[in-house]
Amino acid sequence: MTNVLCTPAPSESRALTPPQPVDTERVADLISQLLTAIGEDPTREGLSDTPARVAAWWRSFFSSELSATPTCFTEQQLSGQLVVVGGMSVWSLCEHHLLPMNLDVAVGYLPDGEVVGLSKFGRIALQRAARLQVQERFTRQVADEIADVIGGNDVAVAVRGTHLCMSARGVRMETARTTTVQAGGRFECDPVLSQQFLTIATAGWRES
Ligand SMILES: Nc1nc2c(ncn2[C@@H]2O[C@H](COP(=O)(O)OP(=O)(O)OP(=O)(O)O)[C@@H](O)[C@H]2O)c(=O)[nH]1
Ligand SMILES: [Zn+2]
Repeated sequence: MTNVLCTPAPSESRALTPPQPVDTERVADLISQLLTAIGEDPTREGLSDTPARVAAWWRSFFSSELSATPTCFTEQQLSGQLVVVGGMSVWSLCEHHLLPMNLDVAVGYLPDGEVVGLSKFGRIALQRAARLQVQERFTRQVADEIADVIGGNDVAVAVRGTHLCMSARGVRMETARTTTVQAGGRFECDPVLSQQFLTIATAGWRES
């Protein structure tokens, strides 16, 4: 598989292991300490429920898990058709700043005797987004997971990311968007197929 951005190889076992369940009591306590550290009074009326709310959000953020086996349907006559599922928007958290990144995900694959339930691509994206991430690793993990599901490498994934750490802070470039493309199998070797995928996957990206 090829990635258009250079990705530091993460520890695979670490990257693929879902995070441990969130200790909400401890998180709430730490948020209360954080509020104090930034000069706030965590007991004042507007903030008294904030630590519990934030802790509940951290728990829900990590809770998106994939059901055991994605549903596939036999379609024996089908081979060589390009299937692209796009417009899947998921939220993840940048692991450098703990700020949200919005990831607009499109996946393409070539069914061979079987089709994958369409919603399962969204579930895979949601699951991989539900952790501290970098966009490049997210892109590769989604592609790897789909390759496992279809039992082959003919998979392409394109992701357009909007990183709040680049727009709401730091360089403050609100319109900056990051595109990552992971292409395997025939998507890597066949420039026509690759171009078809990118044209469909990125249609509409320029306006938003
Ligand atoms: N490659 C990659 N970089 C990311 C991603 N999300 C955030 N970053 C970058 O992570 C880098 C962290 O850089 P540092 O210099 O350690 O942190 P910083 O001083 O806060 O950097 P600035 O954002 O430039 O203010 C920044 O360049 C971010 O833009 C991502 O998904 N992929
Ligand atoms: Zn960041």
